[in-house]
Amino acid sequence: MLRLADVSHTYSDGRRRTTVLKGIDQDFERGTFYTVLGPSGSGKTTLLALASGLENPTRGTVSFEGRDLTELGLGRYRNRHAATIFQQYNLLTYMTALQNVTTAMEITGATPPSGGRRAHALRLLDSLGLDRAEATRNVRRLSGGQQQRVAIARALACEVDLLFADEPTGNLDEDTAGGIVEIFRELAHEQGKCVVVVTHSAHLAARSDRVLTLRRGRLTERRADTAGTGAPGTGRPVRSRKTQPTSPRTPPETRPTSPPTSSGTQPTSPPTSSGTQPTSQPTSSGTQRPTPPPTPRSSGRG
Ligand SMILES: Nc1ncnc2c1ncn2[C@@H]1O[C@H](COP(=O)(O)OP(=O)(O)OP(=O)(O)O)[C@@H](O)[C@H]1O
Repeated sequence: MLRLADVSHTYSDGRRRTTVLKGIDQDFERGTFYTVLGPSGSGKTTLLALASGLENPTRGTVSFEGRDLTELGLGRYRNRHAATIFQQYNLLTYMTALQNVTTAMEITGATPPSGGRRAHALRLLDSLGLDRAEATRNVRRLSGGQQQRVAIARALACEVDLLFADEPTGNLDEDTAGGIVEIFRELAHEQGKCVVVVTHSAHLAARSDRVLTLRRGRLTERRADTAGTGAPGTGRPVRSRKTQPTSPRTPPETRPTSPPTSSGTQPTSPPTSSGTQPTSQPTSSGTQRPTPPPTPRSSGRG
C-alpha cells in the first residue's frame, strides 16, 4: 500500500547537514497496526512526516499504491489517503468537537456515506465515546483523552486509508491511553486501515502487529514474538477475531493524569488538507517543519 524505497533524509541548517534517515526500505500494508520506536532524535517524526506526505525525502521515493507521491501530489495524497494525528491534537480551540470534525470534512471535501456531514460527524464522535453534549462542547472544555478522540474522529472523517499518529498517548493516563490503542487496533483489524504510530511506549508497541525500530538512521523490525500480539516468530500481522461490531464503542471516560494544557489545544492555524495537519509542525529541535498550504478538493472523493 505505502512503500518507502531507499529513503534518506538530510536536514541542512546553514553549513551543517544532518542525515537523519539512511536508505530506508519499508512497506506498510492495509489492515496492519505498526509502531515505530527509537531513541529521542532518531528521526521518528521525520519518518512520519515523509510517510504522511508532509515533506519529500531528500533521496529515494515514497509511493502510495504504486504511485510516487511527488507524481500523485503531496496535497492530494494527504487529502484523500492519509491523515495525521499530532501529539498536541491541533484542534481548533474556538470550535466545538463537532465543528472540528465537520470543518475537516468541508476542507477535504469528504462525502459522508449517508446523511449530512453533521450527522456523520456525530456518529463518528459517538462511536469514539463522545456523546452529543460532549460533541457540542468547546474542545477546551474536554479532557485530554476526549480531545485525543476528537482528533481521531477528525482524521477518520476524512475517510483515509492511512492513519499516522505521533505519540498519541504521550499525555494520557494508562486507562485512556489503553482505550486509544484499542481504537487503533480496531481501525486496522476491522476497518482494514493501515495505522502507523510513533511512540516511546513499549506497552503501546506490544499491542501493535509490527514493531519497527529506528536507530542511527536505519529501520529494523523486531520479531513479533517479542512484540506481544503478532504471531510468534512470523513478524506477520494478526487479524482480530472479534465478532462484535466496531461501533458504537465506548473508550474509558477517564481523565488524563494532568489536565489538558493550552498547548494541547492551541492550533497554530486551521486544519489543512487532511484536516489534521497544522501549517507547521514543531520538531524536536524546536524548529518548524514547513508544510504545504491546504488544497481543498474541488469535487467529491475520487
Ligand atoms: N527542520 C529541521 N532542521 C534541522 N534539523 C532537524 C529538523 N527537524 C528535525 N531535525 C533533527 O533531526 C533529528 C531527528 O528529529 P526527529 O524529530 O525526527 O526525531 P524523533 O525521533 O521524532 O525525536 P523525539 O523522539 O525526541 O520526538 C534530530 O536530531 C533533530 O534535531
